[in-house]
Amino acid sequence: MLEVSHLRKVYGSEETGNVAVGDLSFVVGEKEFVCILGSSGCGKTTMLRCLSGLAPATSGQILVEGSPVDGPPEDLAYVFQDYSRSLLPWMTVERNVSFPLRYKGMSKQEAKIATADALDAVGLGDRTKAFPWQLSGGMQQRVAIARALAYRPRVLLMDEPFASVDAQTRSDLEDLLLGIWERYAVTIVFVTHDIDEAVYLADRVLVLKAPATVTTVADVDLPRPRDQITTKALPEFARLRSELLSALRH
Ligand SMILES: Nc1ncnc2c1ncn2[C@@H]1O[C@H](COP(=O)(O)OP(=O)(O)OP(=O)(O)O)[C@@H](O)[C@H]1O
Repeated sequence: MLEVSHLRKVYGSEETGNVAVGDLSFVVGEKEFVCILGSSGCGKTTMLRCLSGLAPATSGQILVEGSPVDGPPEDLAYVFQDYSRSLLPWMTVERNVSFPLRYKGMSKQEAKIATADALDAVGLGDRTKAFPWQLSGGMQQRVAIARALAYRPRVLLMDEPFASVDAQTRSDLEDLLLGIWERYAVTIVFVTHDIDEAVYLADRVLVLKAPATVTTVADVDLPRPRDQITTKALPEFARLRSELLSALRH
């Protein structure tokens, strides 16, 4: 589904520039949920920008379903950390979700159905006429997720999407995302700083060190469906958490 081989990204020239991604290779399978952990500044956002075609790679190759990425791929959507900057304040919730769909070539009717379906999936079917600034932070991030879902992506890239909300909202959003992932059968690459979040959500966790290179790969074999209380109480959860903590510290 998604293949990254020897990705390298230097901001500026190779000799004097800033190496953000060193040598990154990994494969994400269809419908897999992969979380990426790494210290601040190790190149996670830059990696996502290259995967999404928003930034050109300096060298290496990225394939989405076998096709090289040389611009934003059709079947890919991106959810940013900062929902307050990704939603347009002068558009209603409904318009924020529906406006990118015409660029995908959906008819008005198809866009209407996809928008209503995505807003229902994130539990905001009754707030379609509200403006983003009338909603809480967690609700605004749900609108951003709905916008990505309505686009019917095969691959969803998420950059610390729950970092700016409180702990209770964050765990609610994690569970919402797991439900959506199962329902929409989408492939997810999710960047986070939070080890517990990575283990709770993922099929597999990759740990990066600067400049972005994979140092550790942990398979997460915790049973699904997962639950915030019982999954996190499992001995395997604690084992994975300490394995990843020590990988990050090294
Ligand atoms: N547009 C840019 N021009 C030059 N250097 C950049 C640019 N964007 C990022 N960098 C540099 O690339 C490196 C990786 O940054 P990036 O934002 O990808 O890291 P990150 O792991 O996502 O960080 P964080 O976890 O703090 O968000 C950093 O040294 C950063 O200063």
